[in-house]
Parts: sequence; structure tokens; C-alpha cells
Amino acid sequence: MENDLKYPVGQTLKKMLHYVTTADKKIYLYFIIFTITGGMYPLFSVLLPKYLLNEITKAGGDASGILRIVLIFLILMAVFGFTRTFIREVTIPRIIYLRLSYLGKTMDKLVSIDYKYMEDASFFEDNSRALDSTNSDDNGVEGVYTKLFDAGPIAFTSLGLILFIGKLNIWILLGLLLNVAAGIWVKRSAYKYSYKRKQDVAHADRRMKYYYNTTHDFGFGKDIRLYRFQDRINKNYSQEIKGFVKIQRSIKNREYFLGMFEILAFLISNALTYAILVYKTVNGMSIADFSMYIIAVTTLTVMLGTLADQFSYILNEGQYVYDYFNFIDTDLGDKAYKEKTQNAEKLKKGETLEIVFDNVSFCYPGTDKYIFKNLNFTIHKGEKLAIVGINGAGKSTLVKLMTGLFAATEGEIRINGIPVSEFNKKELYAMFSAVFQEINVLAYTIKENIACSSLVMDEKRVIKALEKAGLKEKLKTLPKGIDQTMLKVIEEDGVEFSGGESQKLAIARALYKDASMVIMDEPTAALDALAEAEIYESFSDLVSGKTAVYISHRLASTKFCDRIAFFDGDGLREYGSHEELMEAQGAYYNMFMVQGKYYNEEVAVSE
Ligand SMILES: Nc1ncnc2c1ncn2[C@@H]1O[C@H](COP(=O)(O)OP(=O)(O)OP(=O)(O)O)[C@@H](O)[C@H]1O
Repeated sequence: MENDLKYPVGQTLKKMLHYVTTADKKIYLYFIIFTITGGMYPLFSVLLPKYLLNEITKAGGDASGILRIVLIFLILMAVFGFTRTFIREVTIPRIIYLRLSYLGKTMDKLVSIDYKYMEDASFFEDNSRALDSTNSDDNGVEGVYTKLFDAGPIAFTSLGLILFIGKLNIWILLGLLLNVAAGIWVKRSAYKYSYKRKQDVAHADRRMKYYYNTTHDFGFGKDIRLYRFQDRINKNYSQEIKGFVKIQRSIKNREYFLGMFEILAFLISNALTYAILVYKTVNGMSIADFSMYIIAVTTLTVMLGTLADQFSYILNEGQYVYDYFNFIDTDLGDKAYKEKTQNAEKLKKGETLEIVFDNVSFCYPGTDKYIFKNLNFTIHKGEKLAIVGINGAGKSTLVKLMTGLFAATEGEIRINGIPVSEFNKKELYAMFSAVFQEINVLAYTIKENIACSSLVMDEKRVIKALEKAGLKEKLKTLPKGIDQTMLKVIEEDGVEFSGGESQKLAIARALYKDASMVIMDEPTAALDALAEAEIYESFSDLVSGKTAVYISHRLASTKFCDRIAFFDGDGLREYGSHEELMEAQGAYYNMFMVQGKYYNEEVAVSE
């Protein structure tokens, strides 16, 4: 990503305004009313002293005249002031809504982009400012909208005063404009520098947030306490903040030196203004006019200063909004995820799948270590394949490849003859009921955790899936049944499942989905022996004739599978039925014998 602060400002603002047109046109009407009322309001303060002074100093002026002027001005100021404030109060929630709908788009994008980005920390660092631009109410999208809205009346007042003062003396005006230009230049230069360092800031920020998040993440609570991670967290965190503060200090130093120029321009402009006004008064300008111009110049100085701040802010934060639009518009696999392709229609609904790995090689993006090289094998229709092997051999990676979460670096994976890459991701994901090693329970109700998609929910099937997965008894203990919220993150009475129960829930989720192919990656690691035996015995029933892959370190599981693929550090080492591999007396045989030995010893001890 570019580090220079250069982007099409006009195009970015145009896109933002176009969004207002489609999402909430009324904001334009509020803007016009706000600009007129808010723009007129300060002009009354400029004019009032002149009228008062004229009334006081005029021959024959009386108290009633003064009172009349004060009353008229007060009524006008009240009407304009109240309207201005009311309109702003009404508009801000609408701007918040705009920002939140941008945020909704960010979320929609993040859940649709290619999975490979989810395992890539640099992706989130590169896009952190684009993502942050919809995250907070005081910068990014909402900040720019609010500043654009607020700039209306200030520009209105400034324009009025510029014409007014310009008519009196062009040099005063030029001095003021110099002051403003210097302010904009300084802010822009300072911001350019901080934008240049954005990657360093994002990197440091991400690391600091990580330490912060670990301290209140349920999942870390036990390990932190039992393994005294506190000291490690504190030590690492203080190192991170030192780095972070160093970056911030260099940014602030730059701002400080640039700020000197701003002060210099302010002094020159003020000296010029006073010199000209005093000179004019000495040469016949009335005191009332002198006071009016002084107030006009002071007001315009403040207005232009504010306008310059807002202009710089819009320019600067606009960069992040531009990054946001870029992020949303760049196809990160999400377009293909949503677009319809014809390929899934070539497969009949519920058709049994055959998966072919044809000379597949793979290394994770950004790495050069091959997890597989020239891998060739077939998972036949209706076959139950057990995948076993040593830790880190690539068993879970294999699942990520066949489900399309990652693309093969070389070679081709085909489903019923069609290359995986030719399926739309949504269609592809719909083909698999998978239970992964790491179980993710969401803080939704049980039924939402099982049925997942919000479009259709068959409660009877939810209950059936839970019962099949062995959660019948557990369900009876829950007062709200399948409407019970899970976890305590959102609801205080949320239910926390044990590791094994969560695993059963994941199995129920896969059963409910009833996809064409079943993939289970260590689905019984957290189950007790009885629950595991139940899953083994009912596995055929669970997969009911579908093609299935069962990954496990427990070799007993291989007995109910038709074929076994044994992986080691070099890829697929052995392939065949249990009997064939036992006869071959290779790596699978050895592993099986080692496990069997301990199992037999255990049985002997318990007897
Ligand atoms: N996102 C990733 N980026 C880079 N390397 C990865 C990534 N995910 C996994 N790996 C590496 O790929 C290799 C295979 O990992 P994988 O999880 O597929 O092994 P596995 O056979 O399932 O292991 P286990 O039996 O321990 O579950 C490992 O060396 C792992 O470190």
C-alpha cells in the first residue's frame, strides 16, 4: 500500500455525497437550513456594536432607540441560533446512521473475502486505517461527514465577511488569507508525515491491542493465571508502548516545528490588520466602523482558522475514507463469492462427491515452504477416508484446500471433474459439512449456532441434530432449550458448554447442514471415551452414504473408514485399506502398534 498522502480528493468526496443521495437525501435539506441560519448568526454580533454605537453617539438618540435595536438583534439571534442548534441535533444521528451502514458494508466484506486473508496478519495491518475509518465517531467517514456539514455555515459567514472586508481594504484580506494558507500547509505537512508512518503506527497499535485483548478474553483467563503469564504480558506490553511512544514523539516533534511557521504567519497578519485600521481611523473612519471592522476581522480570523482546520481534516481523513472505498471496491475474492456461476448447477443437488488431487503442490501465501509437493490421490464417491499422520504433516491444510479456503499453488483439485477454482465460493462452501479442530461457538442462541444461516430455520431438525450429536440430555437441563443464548459475553445468563459439549454442538451443526460431503477434523478430541465410541458407531449413520473424510490421531477411528491416507513431513506416505496398510508393515503399522501397545497396557492395568 502507498505511504504517500496522495489521493483523488474530489472523487472520494463525490462518492461520499453520492452515498448520502442514495441513503438519506434529507440531510441535504438540513444542510441548507443549517448553513443559512448558522451562517447568519455570527454576522449579528458583527453588526450590533456598530448600530448601538451609532445610536448612542447620534444627536437626539434615546434609550428606547437603543432598547429597540437590542431587542431586534436578540430576537433574530434567538431564532437563528435555536434553529441552527436544532437542525444540527437532528442531523448528527443521521450521520451516525450513515457511518454505521458503511461499517455494515465493512463487516459484509470481511465475512465474504477469501479465507486466506484471515490467516494473514499483514492484511489487517495494511488495511487497518481503511477498517478503522468506519469504526469510530470522531474520525474517518463520520468525522468527514460531520466536518463537511459544519463547514457550511462557517463558509457562509466567511464569504460574507471576505466581501465586506475586501471592499474596505484588500491588504487586510490578503494578510488573513496568508494566515489561513500557512495553517493549512502546516497541518497538511504534519499529517503527511504521520500518514507516512501509518504502517509503523498500525503495527505497534495492533501488537498493543493484542496484549490488551488477552487480559479480558475468557479463553486466556486460566492460562494467564496458572502459568503466570501476567509478568510476560506486562513486560512485552511495556516494550510495545515504548516503541509506540517513540513513533508518536517523532510525529509530534515534526508538528511542533511546523507550528512555528503558523505562529509567524498569524503575527504578520495581525500586525497588518491593526496598522491599516488604525491608519484609517486616524484619517477619518468613525469609531463605530472601527469597532465593527475589528470584530469583523477577528470573527473572520476565527472562522477562516476553523475552516482551515476543517478543510485540512477533511483532506487528511479523506485519505482513510479513500482507503476504505478502495478496500470495499477491490475484489478480495468476495465478488466471486457472491456472483453466480453455472458450475454448481452441473452437479445435481445432494450428488455424492468425488475429489481428485491432481499433482497438487501448496505453500501458504507469503511462505516458501511446501506443505505438499505433487500430491496425487482420489477420494471416491461415497468413500469414507481416514486421514492420519504426524503433527504438522498438513492434514488440516488438506481440508482447507479441498473446501476452497486456500487455492493450490500448483496442480488442480477437482470435484466430480470440475476444478475447485471454477466454483463460486458460496456454492463450494455449501457442499461441505465440516467439523474443525478449533470449535467456534458464537454468542447467539443454540438454534442459531446450529442453523447458522438466518434465512431458513427448521427447529425440529435442529433438535434432531442435537440429539444425534449426543446433546439430548444437555438440552433437557436448559430452561430455554434451543433458545438458550450461548456464552456469557453478551447475555449474563448465557450458557457455557464444556469442550466436549462444544464439540458435539459442532457435530450437530454439520449434521444440520446436511451437505454433500462430510469432513471431520479431530471431531472427538475433546470427547470422553463413551461419547467418542458413540460417534464412531454412528459415523456411518451420520454420513449416510456421503463421501466423508475423517482426520484423527486416534487410529481406532480408521477401522470404520474404507481407506486410509497416511501423511508425514514429506506428504502422502501410504494409502490403502486398514488391512492393506497393516500388511505392508510401514509407518501406519508402526503408529498403530504403538497406540495399540499403550491401549493394551491400559486394559491390562485396569483388569
Ligand atoms: N496460515 C498458515 N501460514 C503458514 N503456515 C501455516 C499456516 N497454517 C498452518 N501452517 C503450517 O502448515 C503445516 C501443516 O499444518 P496443518 O495444521 O495442516 O498440520 P496437521 O497435520 O493438521 O497438524 P496436527 O496434527 O498438529 O493438527 C504446519 O507446519 C503449520 O505450521
